[in-house]
Amino acid sequence: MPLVSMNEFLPKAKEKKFAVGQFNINNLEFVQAITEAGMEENSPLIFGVSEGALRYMGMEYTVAMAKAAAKKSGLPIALHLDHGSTFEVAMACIRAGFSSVMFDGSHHAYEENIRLTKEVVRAAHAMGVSVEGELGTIGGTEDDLTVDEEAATLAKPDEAIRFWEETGVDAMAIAVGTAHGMYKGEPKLHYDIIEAVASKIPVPVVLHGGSGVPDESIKKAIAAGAGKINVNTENQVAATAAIRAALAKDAEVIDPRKYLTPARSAMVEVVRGKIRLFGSNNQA
Ligand SMILES: O=C(O)C[C@@H](O)[C@H](O)C(=O)COP(=O)(O)O
Ligand SMILES: [Zn+2]
Repeated sequence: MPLVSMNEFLPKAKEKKFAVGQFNINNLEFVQAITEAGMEENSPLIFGVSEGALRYMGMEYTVAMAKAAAKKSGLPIALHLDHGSTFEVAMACIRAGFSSVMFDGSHHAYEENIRLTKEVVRAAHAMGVSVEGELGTIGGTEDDLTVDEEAATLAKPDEAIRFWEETGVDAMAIAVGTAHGMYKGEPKLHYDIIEAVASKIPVPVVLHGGSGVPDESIKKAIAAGAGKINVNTENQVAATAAIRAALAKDAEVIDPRKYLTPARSAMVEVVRGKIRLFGSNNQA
């Protein structure tokens, strides 16, 4: 199957109240692990690619790996730019074969965010590519950018609803109390904000910073209207722990396959668990 737009599966997720996981890819082992878990669980998948990961992997390798995963698995897979910062980077990704993009204008003033997001939506939709927009400031570290969790600002429901009405984005990321990276304490999610927005717009709310959020909180967020949930750090933590253990067990090891195989297996377990928790199993 070719790469697909998120509109192949997000409307169904919204209607049936499950969430599709965006699992960020950082190298081949991430792609393999996420695809393997998706195949085992028969789940739609979103490969998230941050600008930093794109620089690391290279555009051609990124698109080629995602296309190979979609072809091999037969699953509906969207290759999605994560936190795209400019119109230009979004267009470069679309030209190279991405089927979905996020334009993150949350660091701009509200009206400017709407204006810039609208430009991306107009161009992307003309090419059948889905778009995610963002409102509010999500705390923690995303790629190279760190936002103090105290300084993060929650989205205002009336602003989020008007943002959707003006832009027509296919998925609406709003700051509701989650943060990128692992949490120091337990995150306090604002389900009322998710509900207030999701009940008034026809597209799902997106939860960024899905790593380390307790299962019960995830279930409540999905019930309130979260239909796309982003996970990156938990896969990084699991993979790195497996590599550290493999190296500690055998100080002589030099063959990368010897430590990357357990890293990949650890990520399969993480992704399989998230797919089941999000309820996207058997929804491909
Ligand atoms: O940091 C990245 O490279 C990706 C994240 O911003 C992603 O969009 C996300 O929200 C995942 O959050 P995490 O699970 O807390 O890493
Ligand atoms: Zn994010």
